[in-house]
Amino acid sequence: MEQAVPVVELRGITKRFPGIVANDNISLQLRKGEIHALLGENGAGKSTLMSILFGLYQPDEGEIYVNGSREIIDGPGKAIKLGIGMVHQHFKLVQNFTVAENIVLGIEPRRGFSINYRQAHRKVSELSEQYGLKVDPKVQIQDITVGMQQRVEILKTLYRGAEILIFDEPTAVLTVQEIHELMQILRNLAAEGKSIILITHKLKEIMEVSDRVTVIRRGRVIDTLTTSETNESELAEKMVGRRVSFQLDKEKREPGPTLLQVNHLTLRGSDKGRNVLTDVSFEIRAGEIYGLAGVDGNGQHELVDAITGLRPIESGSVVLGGVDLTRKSVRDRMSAGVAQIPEDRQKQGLVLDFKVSENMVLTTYKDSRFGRGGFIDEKAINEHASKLVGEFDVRTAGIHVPMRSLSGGNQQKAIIARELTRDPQLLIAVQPTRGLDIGAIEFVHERLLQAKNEGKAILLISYELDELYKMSDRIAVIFDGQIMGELDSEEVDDEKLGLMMSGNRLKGEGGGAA
Ligand SMILES: Nc1ncnc2c1ncn2[C@@H]1O[C@H](COP(=O)(O)OP(=O)(O)OP(=O)(O)O)[C@@H](O)[C@H]1O
Repeated sequence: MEQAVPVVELRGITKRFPGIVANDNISLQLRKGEIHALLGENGAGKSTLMSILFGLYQPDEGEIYVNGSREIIDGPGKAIKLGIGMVHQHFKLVQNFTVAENIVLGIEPRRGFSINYRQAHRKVSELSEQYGLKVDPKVQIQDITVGMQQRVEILKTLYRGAEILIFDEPTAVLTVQEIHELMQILRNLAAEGKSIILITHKLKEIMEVSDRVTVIRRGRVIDTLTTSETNESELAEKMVGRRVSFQLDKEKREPGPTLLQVNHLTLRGSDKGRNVLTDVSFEIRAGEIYGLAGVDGNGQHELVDAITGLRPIESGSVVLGGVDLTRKSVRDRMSAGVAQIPEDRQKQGLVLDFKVSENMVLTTYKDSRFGRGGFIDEKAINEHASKLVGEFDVRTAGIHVPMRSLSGGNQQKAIIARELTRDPQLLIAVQPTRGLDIGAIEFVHERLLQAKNEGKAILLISYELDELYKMSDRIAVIFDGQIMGELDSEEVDDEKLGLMMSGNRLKGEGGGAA
């Protein structure tokens, strides 16, 4: 049978950056109406390849064909003209504009000199309906959820006539329910004839929604497989080049004395109206991982800020190893042994324009081992940075390149390396494996367990229930700034957690029933 011409064909694409070949002779075909997953380790070269297809980078070698004709894609404008749309991980929307205004921005339909918003609304509604996106064109971006904002980004590409849609890790920012809905949207798009490239680290999503999957490792294509003819283990093995164990040896051992005590913590919201945290109390013992489940936005961020000192505590207290931290500064708390793997690494954990080496000592540069009396021992810093890069397998062209040049997953590995090796008493890990490939996830999980076995207290905040089950000794649920209950990892199940996550208290914890 004769194969139809692929909508996109990449032939022998090579892209070099100083010290690294990000794409090494990559060839890939995207068929019309298919969902083609792109799987690869952190730093394998996926984003680079998609940036080339979207015209953000020029390849050093290779050719791109769109619907059979050779194209030079010298910028996003050209890509859009060719019907290629990209849904980025970090949205580019104007917060105080409406959905429709954002979608038509730059190509507004006009009547005379004025913008024809009626027409814009109508077209946005039609597109939203056609693909089952359920977006209201009249609401403002700042009033809608992250999941909805992502749909606005999808609509933006469709409004510009995209036939080929690139999704760069679209589920990393979504809740479980939103992921489910996005999968359906992807299916709808494909059913309507759109062709989709989906970058994701989540094997379950690939198995659920894709037609084919291309695996890349260290810049090269390893294989392109038909999804229905493969499985998660085979994909994992192809991706990292070795067998990956999905099991962890979580030793059952008696935890030590209480390290962290959070007592009756109450925090007011910024508008001074409602509480963002109400009477939150819990303890974490040495050698214990305390998991905190909950839908994003129920007080998790405020709780972390209150423990690390970024937000003043109005009532209640935070005590670590017997020392009251409630009125102490952020830096004093760090010295007292509080470490954090923050959720938004680009804003909180790293300075992207600083070198890798400088980022590796961002929270420890005042230590005497890195210099004394204003003198900075660069050699010691470089040695430390090189050691961490090696030990944690941070893929970088060197320790003197800016952090910005590392792939997202490798930036995350860098923070984890830095914070874990600070030897803290308390480690707060917020979504520590977000954006990491499965090999790296396995590694981070092992290191967290190691930290636990060394007697540290770990607060693990995650939206991935599987991760919480796998890692935690106890799991609590936060809802609307309150702890709904706490369960031993043995007694926990989806149903109990689900009920608590939607605002029901555990029996015996006061209030409603679960
Ligand atoms: N602008 C740049 N300058 C220098 N090096 C770069 C640049 N962009 C990417 N790289 C390097 O190219 C390699 C591939 O990076 P890329 O972002 O494509 O990986 P990725 O597969 O998308 O990774 P992740 O899953 O972690 O997002 C990495 O080693 C990265 O450090």
